[in-house]
Amino acid sequence: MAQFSLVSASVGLITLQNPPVNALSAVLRQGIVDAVEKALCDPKVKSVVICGQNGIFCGGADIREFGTNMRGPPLIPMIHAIESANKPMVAAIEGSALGGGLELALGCHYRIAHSQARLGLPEVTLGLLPAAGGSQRLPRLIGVPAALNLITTGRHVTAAEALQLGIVDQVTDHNTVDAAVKFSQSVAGQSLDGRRISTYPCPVQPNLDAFFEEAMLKVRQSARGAIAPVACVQAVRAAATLPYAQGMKREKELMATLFTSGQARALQYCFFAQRAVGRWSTPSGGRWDTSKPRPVHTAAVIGLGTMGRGITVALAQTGLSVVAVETQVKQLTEAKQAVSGMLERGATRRGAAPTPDRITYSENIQAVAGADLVIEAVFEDMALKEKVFRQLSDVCKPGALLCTNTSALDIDHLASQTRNPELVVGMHFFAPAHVMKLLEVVYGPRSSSQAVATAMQLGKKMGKISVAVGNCRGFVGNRMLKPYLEQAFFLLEEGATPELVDRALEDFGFPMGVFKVSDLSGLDVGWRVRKADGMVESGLSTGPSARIRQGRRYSPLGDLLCEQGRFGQKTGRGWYLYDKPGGRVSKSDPWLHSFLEEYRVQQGLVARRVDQQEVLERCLFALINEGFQILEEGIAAGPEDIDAIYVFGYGWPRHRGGPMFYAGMVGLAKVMERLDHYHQAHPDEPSLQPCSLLRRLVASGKKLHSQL
Ligand SMILES: CCCCCC/C=C/CC(=O)SCCNC(=O)CCNC(=O)[C@H](O)C(C)(C)COP(=O)(O)OP(=O)(O)OC[C@H]1O[C@@H](n2cnc3c(N)ncnc32)[C@H](O)[C@@H]1OP(=O)(O)O
Repeated sequence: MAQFSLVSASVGLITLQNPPVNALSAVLRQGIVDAVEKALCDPKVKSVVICGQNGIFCGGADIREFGTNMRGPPLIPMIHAIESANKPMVAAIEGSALGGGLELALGCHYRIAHSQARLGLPEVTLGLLPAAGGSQRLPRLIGVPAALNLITTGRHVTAAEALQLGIVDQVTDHNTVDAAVKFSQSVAGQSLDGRRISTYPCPVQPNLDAFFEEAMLKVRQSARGAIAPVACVQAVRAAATLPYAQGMKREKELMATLFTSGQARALQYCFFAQRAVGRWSTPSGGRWDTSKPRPVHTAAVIGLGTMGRGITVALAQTGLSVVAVETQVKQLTEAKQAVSGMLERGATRRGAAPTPDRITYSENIQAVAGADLVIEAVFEDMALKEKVFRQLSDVCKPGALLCTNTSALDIDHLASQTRNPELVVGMHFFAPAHVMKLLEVVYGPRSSSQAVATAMQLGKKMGKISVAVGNCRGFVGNRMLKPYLEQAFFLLEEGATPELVDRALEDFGFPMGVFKVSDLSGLDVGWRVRKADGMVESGLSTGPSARIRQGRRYSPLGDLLCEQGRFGQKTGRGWYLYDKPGGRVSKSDPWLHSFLEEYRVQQGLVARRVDQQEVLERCLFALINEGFQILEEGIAAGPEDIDAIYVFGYGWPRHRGGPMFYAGMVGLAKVMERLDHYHQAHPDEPSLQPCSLLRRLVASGKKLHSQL
């Protein structure tokens, strides 16, 4: 797994061979130890180059080995042996040098990188810290602030940035191994005393205590309960304050607390779940590995409101030709400006040249005639969408894929408006569409597997995490949101405040509680949907029957706020108060608290004390229960699909692995017991009744996730 060869008569070349990413498995580590020993013992070898096969240096430790009984030589002594070598060791970095891969390179005396290479210590994203000396060597090499930034964020840097920071010694556009071999020959025989990073003093950081206090405060705020970023700060502080050997001891202690933590398991699960969703399958037998996507050269977007503009930007950034259609002239003019602005800002952020303008704008739907794929993003109104799909069916060329960005409506019904229902799928983007990572690709009973494959591939090209899901009201994400929101409303009726509910959810790790999100996205959005569903009665009637609609408990609180013109941030008032319409900083609103009190009196409800635990159990377990129902119906192919949707689209804290993984961590029996408990207290709330899949799993003692 690590091949040793002699090149250019005096250079020992060690090639890491563990496809696909040369992860440092036990076998590879043994191979490296053996190859290094061979190189050091061979008198012909004057210098050594370490590289990886297939254009990638090393993707780090083998994550699949974590949680198993790890065998083979440990990384730390292996890297130490490389650093202590008395022959120059040069890392030739192509593709990626990540985690343990970069730590291995930091053990080398020199690092040469290809200009397209990426380097980083992403351990924090897996709930760990760089514990093979990375947290101690990197600050010594590039200074405390830069190392702290890389280690606490896990971000990957380009070769150019790595050169600027001093992580690599040289960047080449040519053959990296050839460059490294030549370089190693040029330094053969020179003293290595100044090249062993572990012997460097850590660059002095002025106002050390204040610097780390501030850093810790920032990290704790953004970590939202994740423990690894905090441990990363502590490890870098050890590098800045302790001799290397003691720093290594501290690194080891900190890693020990992380390595077996539930958060690390959850984050590593997310890593694999993100990749697993690409291997989609549908109940009708469509599969990722047997369905060939159609080529897409030109894509079209219909409707240039907020979503349509974001989708246009996301498509344009992939390099496709885009036809953007908006029938209202004023909206079209505004959209052109907004899209150019977003493209420019995106390019500046990426440090790239602006995407060449390959967008054609039109007021006429006929302009999409040549498109290979069309994404409809008009107002969320079935009659309007039906009309657009009928038009598209007439206008588009044969074989063109027709997609809808609806967030809840029936894909199959839209397909029935067209001549080729097999070419219709949902592409449900999340706002802002050019930023948010998640894409739900929704297949109806008649969607062809080729149509699903095409939408999935386009999503991947746009850099999205695309999840294939079945057709039902709200698909996966929004369908699960409904019982979550419903419980939050019921809790207000029973005595909670928006502040209490939001604090519980934010302490759990969500970036925003449910009421703040509702204010941000606009209370009128849900109001419109509830009106269309016949749930809304204007004004407030009293008595228990006023709060029963369609046979189940219903809270009209959101409707009552909308009737008062309180739509959230856009009107400056919603569940919270804002300093002006469009304001973003929420304040408690005394009016809202009086309103809730009056409402309870009118309805004969007696407020009781609601605690954070009840908020979490009622809101999250109801959402999870819907997830089990979705699995049972085959709307999602597996728990990874649901978890990826929630982590990448709904702010579910990644260190808790997604709702289904979290249910497994809590214990399915406990989730069921609590749901049963709440359902007994609230028999008119069907979302609290454990679904049959959950009951069966608990009865059989089976788990949903093999990792648990
Ligand atoms: C108690 C002390 C113990 C000390 C332990 C020492 C700890 C060291 C810390 C580490 O090194 S942790 C690992 C850090 N590395 C990473 O986080 C990198 C993870 N990988 C990536 O970011 C990407 O895979 C890549 C390397 C940039 C390549 O991206 P690409 O898009 O080309 O391919 P993928 O689809 O992502 O991956 C292909 C395939 O490979 C699997 N894989 C990737 N990296 C690893 C890995 N480090 N270990 C195991 N498997 C890995 C990935 O899962 C894909 O396979 P799948 O079957 O499709 O899931």
